[in-house]
Amino acid sequence: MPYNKFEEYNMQVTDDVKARYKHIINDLGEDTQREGLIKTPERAAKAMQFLTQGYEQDPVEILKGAMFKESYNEMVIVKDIELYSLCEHHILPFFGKAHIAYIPNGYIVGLSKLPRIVDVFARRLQVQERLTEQILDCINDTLKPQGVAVVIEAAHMCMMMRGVQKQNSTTTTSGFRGQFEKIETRNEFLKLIGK
Ligand SMILES: Nc1nc2c(ncn2[C@@H]2O[C@H](COP(=O)(O)OP(=O)(O)OP(=O)(O)O)[C@@H](O)[C@H]2O)c(=O)[nH]1
Ligand SMILES: [Zn+2]
Repeated sequence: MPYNKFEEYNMQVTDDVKARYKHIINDLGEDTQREGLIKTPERAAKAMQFLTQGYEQDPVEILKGAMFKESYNEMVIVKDIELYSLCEHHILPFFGKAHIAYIPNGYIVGLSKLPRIVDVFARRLQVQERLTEQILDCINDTLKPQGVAVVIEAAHMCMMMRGVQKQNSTTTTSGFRGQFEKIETRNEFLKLIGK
């Protein structure tokens, strides 16, 4: 599904989700016929399709599309990759940053592909732990580097706007494979991302 300036949505899905949103808005006590809300079910249906487009994208294909043979075998880090996801328990946003590092093993990957795979996995109903592991495993299994590390720091709206209502807590998750399982390599990475 190409989402760009000329966004294209699946019309059948849009119609189905739109009809359901109309019911939800009604059930919540609003008037779906008032001016400001007339187009809201359709807008919300499109917004939700945008936010869950990751189900239709193939992260392995994205990575494989830009793998280049290179002898460079030091750590490569892309840090502060902003991410927006949806918590699968409340369908409320969680958002923050991902930091990714890998040590090549004959192949490097186009740098932009790392944020792209973050988006593929973030644009689904998620928990932060699984998001971290899916990014980690995808890079590890596809690029087969000497090591890979992923750290995600995020704030969860379901803990801020409702529930425990804690405005300043952030959640950090991490995963390490290969060389990053060694404490010195892991520490070098954490130092370089300022942790
Ligand atoms: N581990 C984990 N938990 C999450 C994530 N996003 C939301 N949650 C938690 O999912 C849990 C769901 O717990 P429940 O007790 O079933 O739901 P709830 O009654 O709405 O819980 P409260 O949020 O405490 O009001 C909550 O503790 C949320 O904080 C996530 O990414 N990872
Ligand atoms: Zn939640």
